[in-house]
Amino acid sequence: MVDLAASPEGAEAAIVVDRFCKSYNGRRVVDELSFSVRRGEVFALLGPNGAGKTTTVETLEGYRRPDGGSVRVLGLDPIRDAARLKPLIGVMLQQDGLYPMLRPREVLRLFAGYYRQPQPIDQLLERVGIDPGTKTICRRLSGGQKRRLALALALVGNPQLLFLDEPTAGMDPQARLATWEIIRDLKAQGVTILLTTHLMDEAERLADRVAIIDHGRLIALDTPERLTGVDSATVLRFVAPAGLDSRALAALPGVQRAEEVRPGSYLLETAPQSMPAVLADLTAWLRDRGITLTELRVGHGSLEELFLRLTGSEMRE
Ligand SMILES: Nc1ncnc2c1ncn2[C@@H]1O[C@H](COP(=O)(O)OP(=O)(O)OP(=O)(O)O)[C@@H](O)[C@H]1O
Repeated sequence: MVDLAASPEGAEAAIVVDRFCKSYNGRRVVDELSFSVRRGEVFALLGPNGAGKTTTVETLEGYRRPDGGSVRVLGLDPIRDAARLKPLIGVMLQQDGLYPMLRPREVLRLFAGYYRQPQPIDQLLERVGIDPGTKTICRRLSGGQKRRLALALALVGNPQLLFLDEPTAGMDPQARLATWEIIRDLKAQGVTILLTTHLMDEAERLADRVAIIDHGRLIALDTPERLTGVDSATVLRFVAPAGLDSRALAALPGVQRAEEVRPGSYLLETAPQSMPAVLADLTAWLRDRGITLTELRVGHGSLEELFLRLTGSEMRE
C-alpha cells in the first residue's frame, strides 16, 4: 500500500488516514482504513449504519485514539497537537443538546469566546437562517433549527477544515438547499470539508470525491461522476410515451442497441465517445416527432444504486 503520509500529496493533504484500525471489546470496527483529503476539497464519507464513519471522524477530531495506523489533520496529530489543532477546525456535532436553556445568540457568543478571531455573531445567525433576535431557547428550537445552530457553532471560529456529520438530517427542503449553498460558499472560500451523510444526492451534489466504507474498510473512492460512470458511460436511459420505434432509435448514428425495457422506459447503448452526439440526436429525433421525455439518465445509475450494489440492501444495526 502507498504510504500516503510520505507522498507529496500527503504533505499537501488536509487529512491523511493511513492504515487506521479501531476495535471495541475485541471487535474490529475500522480495519486498515486509508484515504487522504486534499486541501480545499469537499470529501464525503458514506457507509451503512455501523460502518465506522463516526469512529473515523471522531478520531480525526481527537476524541478517539487509533489502535493501529495513524491519522494526521492539517499536518498535526489530533490528540498530541490538540491545542494547536482545535482553533483550526470546526465540528458540527450530531447531538444538539448543548445549553438547552440559552438562546441561540447566547450559545454562539459563548463559543465565539474560545476563538481569537470569531465571526460576527448576528451575521452568522442570519447566514444560517436563524433570527438573531429570537427569544426561543435552544431546547424549543425545531430539529432543523438545531442543526442550523450546530452549523453556526462549527463556523464561528473561521475554521480551515470543517467536519460535518449528517449536516442536513431533519431539515426541510428549503433549509437543506440553504445549507448546501453555505457549504458551496465555504468551499469557494477554500475551506476543506469532510462530510458524512446518508443522503446520496447530498454527496453527489456537494462532494468532489466520495469514499464508501463498509465494515470499517474502504470499498470505493472516486469522484461522483466516475463512481456513477457518467464519464465513461455507454448506456443512456430515458422515459417517454410507450411504443416508440426501437428500430428507428437503433438507427440513430452511434447507437449500438436500442430497447424498450418496460413500456415507456428505453435504453440505448453507445460507445463512450459517441454519447454527446447520441444525446443531441435523440433529443432532435424526439423534437421532430413532438415527443417530450420525462427522464433522461446517462451512466450506470445513481450513486444510491452503486451504494446498494456495493454494500448490499440488508438493514444494518
Ligand atoms: N464507544 C463504543 N464502544 C463500543 N462499540 C462502539 C463504540 N462506538 C461505536 N461502536 C460500534 O462500532 C461500530 C461502528 O460505529 P460508528 O458509529 O463508527 O458507525 P457509523 O458508520 O458512524 O454508523 P451510523 O451511520 O449509524 O452513524 C458500530 O458497530 C458501533 O456499535
